[in-house]
Amino acid sequence: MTQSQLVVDAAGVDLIEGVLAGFVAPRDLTLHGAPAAGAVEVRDEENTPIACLYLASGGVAGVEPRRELATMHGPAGALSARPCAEDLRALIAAGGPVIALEGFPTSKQLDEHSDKDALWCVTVPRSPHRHDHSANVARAVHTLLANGEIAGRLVAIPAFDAAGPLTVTDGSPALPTLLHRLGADRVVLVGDAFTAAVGELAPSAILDEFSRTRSSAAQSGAVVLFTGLSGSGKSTVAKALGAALDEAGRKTVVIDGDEARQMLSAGLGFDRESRNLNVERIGYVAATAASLGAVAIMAPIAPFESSRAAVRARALRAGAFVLVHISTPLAECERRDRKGLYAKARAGEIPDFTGISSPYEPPTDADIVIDTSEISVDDAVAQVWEILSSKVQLGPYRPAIAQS
Ligand SMILES: Nc1ncnc2c1ncn2[C@@H]1O[C@H](COP(=O)(O)OS(=O)(=O)O)[C@@H](OP(=O)(O)O)[C@H]1O
Ligand SMILES: Nc1ncnc2c1ncn2[C@@H]1O[C@H](COP(=O)(O)OP(=O)(O)O)[C@@H](O)[C@H]1O
Repeated sequence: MTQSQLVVDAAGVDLIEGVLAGFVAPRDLTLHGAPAAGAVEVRDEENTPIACLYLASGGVAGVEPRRELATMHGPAGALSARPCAEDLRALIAAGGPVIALEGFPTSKQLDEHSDKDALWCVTVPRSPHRHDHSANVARAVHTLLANGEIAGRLVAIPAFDAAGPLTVTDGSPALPTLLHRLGADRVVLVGDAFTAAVGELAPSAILDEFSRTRSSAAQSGAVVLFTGLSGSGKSTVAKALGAALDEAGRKTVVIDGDEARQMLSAGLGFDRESRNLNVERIGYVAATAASLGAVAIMAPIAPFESSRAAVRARALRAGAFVLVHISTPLAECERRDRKGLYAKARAGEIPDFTGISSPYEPPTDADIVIDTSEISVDDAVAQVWEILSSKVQLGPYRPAIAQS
């Protein structure tokens, strides 16, 4: 039997934990780029073997642990799926009400469900920076329990939201699904109508956490991925957007395709595999910056759907994501030919040149499509700003001084 290896990030480790704990079925896993059958050894980022996955008929048939997995580090404190599942099974079997907190509860809901045997359950994501308020919900309910304002127990359950090579096929399972899998037949959903019920909020712990959520949303980061042919205008618009964001007081970084190739991706070529690696590397840096609250703008050609999807998945774990397709037609890019590369590519001096001798897969999932042969740089920036401001908090667009 062949045995290949796969390295997963911390969220991937959590997912393996989730399978071993019974929250996630092995068949619900998708292992990207894996062989159809055989065994795959899964390692963590420190290269320690953590589990072995057995594959059959293109799916995961079984998971065997290799060692005690690392403790999870959710914002609500150390949290590990297997001990959590053990506790939860026993608590559920004891028969108290099981309450799935899907958002901030109202006073009425708190009163209604307060019970000494109540289990207040909430999923806690690995990254505290993503757009998810559940860590704040957990903190608020924890405070109310600690102050004796409500009765019961708080159970924090990890959110299985890995986005790397190992994922849950249909996306992160919902909290009620996780609770059903551990034996809860009847789950009360609470907090899903939060916005409509703002007026009913009374406990100060809830209000404190709500305002904290609002201010952390203001600082949440984003990745903006510009994709398009060489000479389409990606760098020009990306840099102008960066300048406008700087002036609006936003922490911003612009990672241009050409620049990344000088250092981050030095030595890589332009075959499909190298381009994908290049784009994913830039995406990794951008997502890291976004996780710290910055708006990270990247502007590689990114001609292939697969690496754009990988960047999107990683970015969404850190904050918001915007895909901008700079669709300027090839004829116009070639007319501009700022660097004389199209002429060389036409003359056969540059192999694998995008649009000439290497394909560009136009995105079907772009948030916005901009043809710079039809609109000005300022208008292009204003359009991207509008989309971005629907995802992270920004003021109104004002062209940067350098641009006006
Ligand atoms: N074969 C080939 N195809 C396309 N582009 C080429 C090639 N060789 C060199 N260049 C120059 O490299 C820049 C594109 O690099 P990227 O890192 O953005 O490309 S990719 O995303 O990895 O496909 C691109 O820069 P931009 O013009 O800024 O897009 C070109 O200047
Ligand atoms: N509306 C526009 N938006 C962006 N670039 C434009 C526009 N009109 C003309 N250009 C020119 O097109 C060229 C685009 O180059 P660049 O931004 O480096 O493209 P890319 O990064 O996609 O290779 C620049 O010389 C820029 O001045």
